[in-house]
Amino acid sequence: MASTNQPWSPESDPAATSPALAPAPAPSTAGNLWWAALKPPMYSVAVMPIWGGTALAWHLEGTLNAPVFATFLGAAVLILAWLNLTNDVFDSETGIDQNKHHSIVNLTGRKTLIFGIANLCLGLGLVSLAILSVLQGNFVVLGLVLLCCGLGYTYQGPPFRLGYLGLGEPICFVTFGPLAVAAAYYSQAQSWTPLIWPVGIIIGLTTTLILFCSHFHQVKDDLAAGKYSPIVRIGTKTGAIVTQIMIGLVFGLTVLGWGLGQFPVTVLLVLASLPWGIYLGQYVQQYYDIPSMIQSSKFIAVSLHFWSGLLLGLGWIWA
Ligand SMILES: C/C(=C\COP(=O)(O)OP(=O)(O)O)CCC[C@H](C)CCC[C@H](C)CCCC(C)C
Ligand SMILES: O=C(O)C1=CC(=O)c2ccccc2C1=O
Repeated sequence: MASTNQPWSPESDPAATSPALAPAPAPSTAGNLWWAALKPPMYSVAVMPIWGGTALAWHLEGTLNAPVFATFLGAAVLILAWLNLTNDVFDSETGIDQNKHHSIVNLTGRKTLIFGIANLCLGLGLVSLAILSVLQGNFVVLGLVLLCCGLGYTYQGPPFRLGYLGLGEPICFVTFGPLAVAAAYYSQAQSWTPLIWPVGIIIGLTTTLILFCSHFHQVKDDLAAGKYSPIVRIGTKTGAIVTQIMIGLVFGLTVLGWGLGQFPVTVLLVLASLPWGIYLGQYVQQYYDIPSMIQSSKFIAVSLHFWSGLLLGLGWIWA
């Protein structure tokens, strides 16, 4: 993926004179580049749907199968590693990442090795889920996760590269939301509940916010590489409004679920993450047009996703 990645400087950044909401920019040390390449905080996107689906099953079934939960978590993390490593590999082939210093391929110069490690991660993740499916006597979980991986591949891999058409966000919503939550729920309960939908939609929305916000600062490079992300298509100003609508939907759906008697009152715990939602909404409003500032919106979205997801699961378990 493209990235502007010029070093930040007060002279080149109009927001630097009044950074009311701005996190401090980090200097580009080797350690920071590796941190940005491996992106440990991003792995919460793999954890939350498994956590949410498992917490829902725990609430409805009254039991937790800890080995199944641990196996699914490990597999989800391995699959996310595959997704991110292959993202850098495939992006290195289109040239869109040539300015992205924290691309793992640019950092190591070992594309084939990275591709091998990525596929090993995918293989290990899928084999552990296959063993789980054999032990459980059905292949529902493996089938759902295979579907997620297939859709994830179409986002970035040849010949599809659907992310370049702006289809990444819908794919992200469906896979990290309803599909992953359904798989996690089924792995615990071996049955279905309509509650998978609202839980999946809430987690899918916060995960998609991360991807959506990650595209704000890349409009110029994405356009140059022919990548029509949703932000490229609608513009950053409308993008800020769409971000706020998505945040509103996350909290609105939570309150609606409780108001309609579908969610226990404890699920309103999610509202404790509202400050992150307000912060993100204000931040995109203030900085949508300043690439060096708006790139931090992705990390605010990661915090919103983490806290809302954690509290959502706790809300179900507490009930
Ligand atoms: C790799 C992803 C985004 C990075 O995209 P981009 O190229 O714009 O960014 P860079 O600047 O970092 O290059 C995420 C894409 C998500 C994808 C649309 C859907 C993936 C589905 C997963 C395989 C689902 C895994 C579910 C699991 C938890 C069971
Ligand atoms: O590197 C990124 O920008 C992202 C990586 C990633 O795995 C992910 C997963 C789900 C939603 C968004 C993202 C990213 O933005």
